Amino acid sequence: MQNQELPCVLISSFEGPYGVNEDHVEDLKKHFNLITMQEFLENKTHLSQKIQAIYIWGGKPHIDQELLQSLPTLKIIVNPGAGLDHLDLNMIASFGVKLANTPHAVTNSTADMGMALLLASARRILEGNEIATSPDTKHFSINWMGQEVTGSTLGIIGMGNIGYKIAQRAKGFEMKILYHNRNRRKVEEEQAVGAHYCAQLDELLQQSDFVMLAVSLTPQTHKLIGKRELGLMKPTASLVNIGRGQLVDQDALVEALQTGIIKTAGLDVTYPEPLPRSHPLLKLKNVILTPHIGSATHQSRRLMMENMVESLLAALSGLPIPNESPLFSSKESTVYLGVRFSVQWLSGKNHALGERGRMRKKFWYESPSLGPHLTHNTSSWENLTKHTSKKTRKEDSIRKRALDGILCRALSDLISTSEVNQDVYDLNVEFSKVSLAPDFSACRVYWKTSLSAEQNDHIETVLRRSASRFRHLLITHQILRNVPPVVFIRDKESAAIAEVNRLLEIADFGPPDEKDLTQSDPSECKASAASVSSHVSESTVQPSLFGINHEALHKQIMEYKRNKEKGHEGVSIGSAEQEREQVSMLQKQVKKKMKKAKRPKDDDITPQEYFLNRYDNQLDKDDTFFEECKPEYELQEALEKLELEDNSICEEQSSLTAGLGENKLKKC
Ligand SMILES: O=C(O)C(=O)CO
Repeated sequence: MQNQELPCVLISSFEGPYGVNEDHVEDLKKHFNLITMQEFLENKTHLSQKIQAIYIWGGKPHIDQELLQSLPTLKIIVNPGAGLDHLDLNMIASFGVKLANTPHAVTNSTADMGMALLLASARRILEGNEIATSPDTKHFSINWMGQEVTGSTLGIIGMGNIGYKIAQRAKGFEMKILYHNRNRRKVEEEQAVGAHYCAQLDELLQQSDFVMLAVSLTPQTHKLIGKRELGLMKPTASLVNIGRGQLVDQDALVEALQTGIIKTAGLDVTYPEPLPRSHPLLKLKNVILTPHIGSATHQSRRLMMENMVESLLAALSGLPIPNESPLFSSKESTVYLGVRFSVQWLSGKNHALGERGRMRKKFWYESPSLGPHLTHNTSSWENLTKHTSKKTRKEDSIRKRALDGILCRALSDLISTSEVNQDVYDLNVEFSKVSLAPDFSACRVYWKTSLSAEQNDHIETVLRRSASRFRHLLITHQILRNVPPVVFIRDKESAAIAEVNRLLEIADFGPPDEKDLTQSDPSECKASAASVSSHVSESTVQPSLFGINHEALHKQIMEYKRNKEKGHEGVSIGSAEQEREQVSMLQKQVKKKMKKAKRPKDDDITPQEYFLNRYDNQLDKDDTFFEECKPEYELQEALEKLELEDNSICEEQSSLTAGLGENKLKKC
């Protein structure tokens, strides 16, 4: 019995070759009301208004114009795997429907498959198996041989994430690695696997003992390997294809294998799939064929399903969609992307922390499950980024603060390498702080904006696109068991402060006012007057340096200073500070006493104790840990202090920035 409240998702069927994997059905049913194609066709009038998403599995349901026209409330199509060549992206875009796939879930399994075919074809594993198992075999020939893999040359065509994973594996076989890709990888990445870039495909083909196709099918890569290219390969070479059948001119390949132009081929993909039973490729001894099983491991297929569910839930809740495919035409699509990752909350199993997850006790680092939260709340981007009430339990506020620190450090580590992806690494962006929503519904990551609006837009797009990858790395690296959706927010405040500081450094304040001169040491006055006059003459040369109205700015600064002084009149700074210190000391003592009194008597370690023990243990080792793990009262105070500082910075900024001409620093 389906839950009618859940969003309706169209699937092909529950059975048959294109049916949803039976191990996944229960997980899917937790979140969606699954409607099979047959149910839809039988009750089209009613269901067409209800179906919000299509879940493709095994290439079905087939997406065409007729189907899209009959689903007016369709929001998203999710597709398993990396390749999108079977979908008409322009048509999907024209219906205003979003698309997401699962490139990261298939990376390792497909790279493994590439290596399996490479090894099997080099060492003639299938033929060997036949000899070993044939009833006619009487002896094993000493002269039956294959090609050595160790130390040979591998040419990878398509150095996306799958290609790169293959290179990592090949390095273990001490292979010399050549690669051809639309874009050259970073030198450090090349060095890490010992790969050499071949700008010319021909060069790679001529030098390689194994040619591995790990590129996606686009009009540019269609029949990339034809008669001419096969002719460039060594007669001892092997061609491995884990991309798509149509990357190769299959007739030319048959001929090359029959006539000894190349030695062997390992093909996980052909066209069509499966090949007609009379196809010559099926008769060749020097070919290993597998039925397009690059991603066919239990682990990958589960990750694919989990990624698809995550995209569906996000799309249906109006959140940024993880792994959303930009709906440009396939002409521009690029090589495979991705590294595997998992969704912990979906299955409810604790992969990251193993045994601990199965224990009854609730740990301090556990956060609420996000499944129902995402499914039932109509939360939006705005809700996730909005500041929530500060009225949280004390225990939560300590926990939140500690988690913020841990997450901030982990996220900063992540952007300093290309682990998230190359685009993120290239941004060179810095995170200024992380703030978990008090109800753990979002992990808000503030990033320091750059000076150009164009750059900021680019950074924002790349970060948003990679948000789910950040989240999954945090989970798989066991930073936290459960990380809420990561949302990236421009830290305008830090940018504004940086800009004001920068401008103050270069600003020409003009001559000091009379008051300043009378108050200072006369000798300093002379010196400063001299320097001022030299500045003045400079400023007369460039009166609107950096687009700033210096005269107006100067007036505002002086007025601000006067107001500040007026505000402090009659108050001795020293005594005010002393008073503040005394109050804060008293507060600390009271809070310490209250904390002692509240300490529970049982042996069960409390979150605070766990946290404080860790804090004590780490104290000597790691100074920064101290910052992240301040005890509650210190944290509370720090928060209050920050708020006060924030307010005064805001006031200062708004009074200063009004005069900054075209620099548009209107808000803090
Ligand atoms: O992800 C894909 O597109 C695959 O074909 C994996 O084998």
